[in-house]
Amino acid sequence: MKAIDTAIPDVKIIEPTVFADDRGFFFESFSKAKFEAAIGRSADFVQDNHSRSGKGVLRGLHYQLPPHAQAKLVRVVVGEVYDVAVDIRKSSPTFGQWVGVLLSEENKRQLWIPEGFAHGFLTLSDHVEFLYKTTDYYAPESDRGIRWDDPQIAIDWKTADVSTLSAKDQRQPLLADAELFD
Ligand SMILES: Cc1cn([C@H]2C[C@H](O)[C@@H](COP(=O)(O)OP(=O)(O)O[C@H]3O[C@H](C)C(=O)[C@H](O)[C@H]3O)O2)c(=O)[nH]c1=O
Repeated sequence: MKAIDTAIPDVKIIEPTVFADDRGFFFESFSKAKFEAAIGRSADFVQDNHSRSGKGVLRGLHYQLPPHAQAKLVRVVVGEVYDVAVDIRKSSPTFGQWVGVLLSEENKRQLWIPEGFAHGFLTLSDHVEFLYKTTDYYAPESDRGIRWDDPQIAIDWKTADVSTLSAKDQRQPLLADAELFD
């Protein structure tokens, strides 16, 4: 596997080594030692998550505040999404900037999103199965969000239609009004 830099240094695309043969394919979807060497830091995941969505579903932008901040390693095993991470560390030189990556069943790419980033994705296919690992447990009291269409962040969702948002995501605050990371 290899790590590919994005426009925000701490956010990395992880591309697995896929072994294809006449049966299909095999790849290591996660190997702690190889992953930590590729990102240059430790990552102790404690929780795996799995969500299913139809087309046009936008989940996000979400994060957990310290002391329950979560780093995430996300991937798609069915379908395709446009996956976005937003730097919400006020002291960061890339504060308020975002990166977007196509993650799909076909490209098998993963995205490493460290603590201090809001995360969300928009589904591009009729059926999406989204899997991810987190470095802290779910802590509802620390769960926060930011509006997916905040004009200050100005994410280009690739003109894909957003047809379904949770009630929570319909009322997320703007970046300017959100509790952020120092
Ligand atoms: C995140 C989470 C949720 N839940 C429960 C809480 C709700 O009753 C239900 C659905 O939760 P929610 O609507 O927050 O699910 P998503 O909108 O997919 O949230 C996720 O979406 C974006 C893409 C993220 O990066 C986060 O990991 C996560 O916030 O699952 C749990 O029991 N454990 C959990 O870890």
